[in-house]
Amino acid sequence: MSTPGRAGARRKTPHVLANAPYRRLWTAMSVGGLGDWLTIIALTALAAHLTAGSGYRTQSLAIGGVFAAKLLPSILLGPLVGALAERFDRRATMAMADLVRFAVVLSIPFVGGYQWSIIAMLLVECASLFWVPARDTALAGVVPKERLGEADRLNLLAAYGTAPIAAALFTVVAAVVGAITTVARTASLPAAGIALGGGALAYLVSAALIFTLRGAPGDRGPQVPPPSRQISVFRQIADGRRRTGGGAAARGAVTGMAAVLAAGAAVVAVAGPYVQALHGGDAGYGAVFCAVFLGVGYGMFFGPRLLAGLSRRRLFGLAVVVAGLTLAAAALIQNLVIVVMLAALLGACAGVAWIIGYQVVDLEFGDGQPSRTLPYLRSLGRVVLLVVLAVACALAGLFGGHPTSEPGLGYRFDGANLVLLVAALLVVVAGLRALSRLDDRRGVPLGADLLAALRGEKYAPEAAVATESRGLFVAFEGGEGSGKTTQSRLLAIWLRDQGFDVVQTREPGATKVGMRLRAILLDAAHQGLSARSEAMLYAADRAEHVEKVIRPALQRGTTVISDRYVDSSLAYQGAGRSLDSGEVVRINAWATGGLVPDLTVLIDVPPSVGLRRIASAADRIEAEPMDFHERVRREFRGLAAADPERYLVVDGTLPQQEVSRLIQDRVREILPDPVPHEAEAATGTMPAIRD
Ligand SMILES: Nc1ncnc2c1ncn2[C@@H]1O[C@H](COP(=O)(O)OP(=O)(O)OP(=O)(O)O)[C@@H](O)[C@H]1O
Ligand SMILES: Cc1cn([C@H]2C[C@H](O)[C@@H](COP(=O)(O)O)O2)c(=O)[nH]c1=O
Repeated sequence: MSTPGRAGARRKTPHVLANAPYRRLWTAMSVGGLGDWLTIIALTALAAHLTAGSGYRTQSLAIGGVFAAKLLPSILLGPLVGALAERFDRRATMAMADLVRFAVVLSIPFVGGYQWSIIAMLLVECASLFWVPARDTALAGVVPKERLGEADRLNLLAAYGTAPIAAALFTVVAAVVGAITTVARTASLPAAGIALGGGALAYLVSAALIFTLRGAPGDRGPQVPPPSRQISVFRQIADGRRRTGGGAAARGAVTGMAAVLAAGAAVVAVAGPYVQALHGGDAGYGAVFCAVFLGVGYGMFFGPRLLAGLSRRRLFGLAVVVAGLTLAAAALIQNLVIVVMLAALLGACAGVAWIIGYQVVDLEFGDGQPSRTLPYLRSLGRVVLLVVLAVACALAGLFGGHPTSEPGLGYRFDGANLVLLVAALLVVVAGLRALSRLDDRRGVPLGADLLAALRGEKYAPEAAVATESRGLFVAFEGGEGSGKTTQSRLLAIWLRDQGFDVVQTREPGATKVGMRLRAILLDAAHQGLSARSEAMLYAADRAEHVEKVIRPALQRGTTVISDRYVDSSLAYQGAGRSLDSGEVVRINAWATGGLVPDLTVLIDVPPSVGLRRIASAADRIEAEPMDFHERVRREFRGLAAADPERYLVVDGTLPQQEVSRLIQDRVREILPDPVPHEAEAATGTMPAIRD
């Protein structure tokens, strides 16, 4: 949302990492994160080594056991330990947890046996359960409340950004060990042992950093609100589902996000045996792991900028579908280099899908608080990971390995390949569903839209280009009382002052027929009107409006400003009345002949504020309950977020002049021949046309 600029008036706030205690804590988190990733990569590789002689099934199950041991404790014991950890000195808790993790990880190469690998993973995770809530409390003590969001993002970087680094380290160690083993003709040294040493060392360094942390209160106070981690994973998920209100967009986004996560988990689950079948060794395993996470980072960073001409929701669906196809290719093309590249592509698709999906879900939450969306998605992610890793390893083990009679020759199809193919199928289905549920450009063919975006353009239906290329079309949208009528009038006055020919119009009711339709639609007496007839009556008013008023004006080169247009139907009839948004898009595309505004100004206000501003008696739609208006608002915001280039979102709670200024700044950018800002004062000279 646009907010007033105060460039120059504000002093630059120092980066949150300039805060020394937080910097130290963040360094400890990063080093600990590195230890976590080194440990899981090394332990799964070790489990594969220790069971190499016991058959494909045992090997797959042992790897699955390590993954399950990593995920189960936080799902089952998270809230319990979270509450317990509150009672202890947070600095001592973190340092002690680090020391326990150090000792356990160090013991693994000495004790040996895959059973101990699994138990050790469990112990390490239990220790981490104490570390995390103590860290959350310490964070609240060292970072001011208003900077916690910024710190949260950096914390995510420490937790997940260290994954590709750990995988790259593991790959290098494995490659060097492999080279030494070949040259010196010694017995194979497992790289996993060295990596575990690295993991243990990382925990020790983290303990030292925490121990010497100054500035964070060491006792149990001050009391902070209970961290979301103290709520069970299942409650977080149920709460998240309730909050997103079962909306089609949120469901499509969550399914797509879960699908790409499952795709990544399927690859990681079977990477060990698969890479071994391709004779890739530990280095190959590390490379696949590293490729997936590098891809995710790339996708998250570049996703928002990718194919700027394509709607973000369409990009989301496409990313999920491509992830599925990539998975299928990885299952069938049995070449290690290609598999690594496909793993990177899969990761990138997952990154793109998560960054866009997060925004969609966040909008459905409607309060713009990452502190609510993140725990929901994190909990959901954990459960999906656990289920997929467990099922994938079990399925791979059950199907087993089917080596060819001549090792290295012929086509081999093992449990790993089956898992990847099954997962591919499910992910493609989820992607297609996401494409259909989230589509915000129905009526515009996906292929043409994508091709235009690849050429760096935005696809516009030919009819629209031919007829609307002269006048500028601006639509105002927003909930009740947001200020659309006020602002569309002020914009018309401003444009006329600058010499533009302007038609200011509105929906419903800008034509003779439209006035009658408006009376039917808004008269509180017509309470029983069905949602479908309502949608069609609005579309009929719009068809009349476009044909009799808007299109002729645009063809004359006149600027058209409309108070409401198609988005109102998507928001009120689609989201508000829960009609299928695709159908609402289709009837409106037909009614308008595909005419899309050059700019849509969304004036965003909470419904409670807008409804309070309305002095007259509530009409049929204004009288709807608050959750109806909340859904309407969410949909408007979602539409704007999906196509930021064509929307201006303005905070309608700002003073009227401020709102006008923001609108004028944006409209000036798209005017064919704007009056320069500096010369504007001299143009406002025609009071006669002010109304
Ligand atoms: N930025 C603002 N701050 C406070 N009040 C405002 C602001 N903008 C408009 N208003 C007032 O709010 C009321 C509703 O404004 P307006 O009619 O422009 O809203 P609207 O979005 O067109 O409403 P509706 O959806 O009911 O047609 C008016 O009394 C107007 O003066
Ligand atoms: C165009 C359009 C409008 N509505 C609703 C939204 C409002 O409640 C009224 C119009 O009243 P206003 O005071 O002129 O803003 O109609 C809708 O539900 N669907 C639409 O397409």
